[in-house]
Amino acid sequence: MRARLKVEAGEGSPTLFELAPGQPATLGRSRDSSVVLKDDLASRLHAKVYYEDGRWVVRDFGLNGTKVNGTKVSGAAELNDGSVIQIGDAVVRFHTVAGPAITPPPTGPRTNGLSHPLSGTKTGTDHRTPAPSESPHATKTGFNVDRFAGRLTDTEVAASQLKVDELTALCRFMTAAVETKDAHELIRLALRVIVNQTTAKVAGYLNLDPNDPTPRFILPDTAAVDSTLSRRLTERVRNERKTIWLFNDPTKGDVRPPTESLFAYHDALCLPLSTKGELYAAVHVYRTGSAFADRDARFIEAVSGYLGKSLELHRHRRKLEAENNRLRASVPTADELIGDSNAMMGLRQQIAKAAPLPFTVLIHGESGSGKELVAQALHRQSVRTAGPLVVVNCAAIAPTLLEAELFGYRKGAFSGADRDHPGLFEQADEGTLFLDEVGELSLDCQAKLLRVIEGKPFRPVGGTKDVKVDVRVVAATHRDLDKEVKAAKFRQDLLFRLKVIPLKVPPLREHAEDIPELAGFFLERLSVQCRKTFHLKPAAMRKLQAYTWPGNVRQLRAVLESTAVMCETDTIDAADLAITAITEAAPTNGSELPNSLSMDELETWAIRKALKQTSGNVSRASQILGMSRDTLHTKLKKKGIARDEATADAGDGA
Ligand SMILES: Nc1ncnc2c1ncn2[C@@H]1O[C@H](COP(=O)(O)OP(=O)(O)OP(=O)(O)O)[C@@H](O)[C@H]1O
Repeated sequence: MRARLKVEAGEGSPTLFELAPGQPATLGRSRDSSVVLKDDLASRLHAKVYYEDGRWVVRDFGLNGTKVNGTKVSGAAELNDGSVIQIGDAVVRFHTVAGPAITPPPTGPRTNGLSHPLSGTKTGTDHRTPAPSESPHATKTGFNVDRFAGRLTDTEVAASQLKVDELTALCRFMTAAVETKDAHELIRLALRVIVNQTTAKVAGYLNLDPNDPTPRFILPDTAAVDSTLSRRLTERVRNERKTIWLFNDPTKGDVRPPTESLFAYHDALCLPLSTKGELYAAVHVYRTGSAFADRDARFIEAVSGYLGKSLELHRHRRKLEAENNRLRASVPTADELIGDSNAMMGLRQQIAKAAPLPFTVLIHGESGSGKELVAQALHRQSVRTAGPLVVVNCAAIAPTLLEAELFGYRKGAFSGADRDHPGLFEQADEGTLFLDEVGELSLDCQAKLLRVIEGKPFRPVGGTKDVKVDVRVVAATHRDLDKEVKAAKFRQDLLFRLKVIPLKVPPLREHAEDIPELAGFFLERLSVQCRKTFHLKPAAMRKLQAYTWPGNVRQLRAVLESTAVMCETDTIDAADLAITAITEAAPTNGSELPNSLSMDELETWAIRKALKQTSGNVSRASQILGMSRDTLHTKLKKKGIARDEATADAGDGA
């Protein structure tokens, strides 16, 4: 049922206004009114004309009243063809118009998940499925076939689907939401997008979680939250846990009479935000002038939905960060050498002497004995402590790549070099470069390294200019480099340069008195990580101290870690310690080894033994040996040990 309003006297614009069910018209002084009346006796929102229960009605909201056909309206009055509405000096005539409505009202079951406000028994006329005679899609010969079949017509699809600019706005919001670190900023962003895209008058975010200190937000900033957002709508969302779409008539159903906060608006949407079934906020969006279109509602729902998910992620991230900080604060870090034995005290004194000096240091010690910790201590106690400490394991980088890694390369130096790459020396400028396993360097690389250590510039691979850096080199090895020099595998001049200050890190078996302190330290750390409190029984401690630890402190740590993981209780007994197998296989004291074995040969022996015991399983063997899988693989390659060969070879000799 179409109709129109015509301004016949007084100042009102537009002078002709088309009405359609589902699209109410407002009359008043506000510039947002459908018909703006320039009359001093007119209120901002003075009256509203709408279609309800098969008839057109005018409702009076004005301070100075509204007349219909000369009679003052009390509440609302029905309008018939030719009725005259009088507001102040303005005269507006109401006409019904034959034919279908210009804009179809929302009809049929909605698929967008939005509920309508009057979900009780009193369903609003605007939302019901129209009687066939009212259907805007009825044709002279019958009903539109698509509608009859329950499908949406093109017009309806066009009215409800998001269009390109809405989708673009949605995508922009999603992108910005991902980048926004601040939850409050995210909320403001969502409200801004909603207001801009749907020309809503007000958009607000109301926090409903008493445990969350997030304040309320409302756009535009000039509005006051408490006075503007409808408490009644919030309550309905809280109770019904679904979107409430007030859809153009605040006087219907259980919101009658209209709440003050909604008085000035033509339509309102209120959407719940919840996580795991718990409601934590409501988004309010109000509009003047006309009701929200289906598309607007969909858009608001999409933005609110994404806002809800993003806020959930923000909360989750904050929780993780807090947990991370807690763990960081409580986990003891092994950046200090632990142990008060004479051997460790002596080592600490040497570090303190060597650290402030500008000379190169060569640290010698078995694998896992703590050489990297010594290098860290040297850097920390040096004048370069504010500069970088760059660590490189020379054994872990393929010899062909080592030069490029150490000295860098320039774009185009080789295929795949698509940009300049600063080498580790450049990265360590004004700091310390720790070259672990320096004995593994190729002779070529040794020559280049010598030049840099002598203070000469070097040239990156494929470069045309030399680079000079200010780097202190600290090197480490488990090899006997004097022997390597004799075997022509290591340059003597480089060795002289490296061991200006030689430091020796003792193997764990030489400072076994530190085992209780070390074990206590590692168990304390494990207790925090596993949220248990681990203890060692005296028998377990005796077993740890009796063992020879070929993998040194690293192995001690690995054994305690795997024991803690496997242990059913938090009290560790001797039988729980996963060192039985190696204890049986390994020498229990030095005398069981042939006197002629060098450290390198001892290592080879231990690797073969571990592989044999684990039937060639590198992961388990590396655990027994207290070294990483990668390191064990590198060592196997270097020593030319095949896994199956070690398995087959039962011999204990090197
Ligand atoms: N004295 C110590 N106090 C505390 N932790 C130690 C000590 N010595 C070694 N560790 C720990 O043992 C592990 C191995 O130490 P590190 O990497 O320094 O040994 P490494 O001699 O450099 O071994 P590799 O030669 O195989 O690289 C690390 O987890 C380290 O924190």
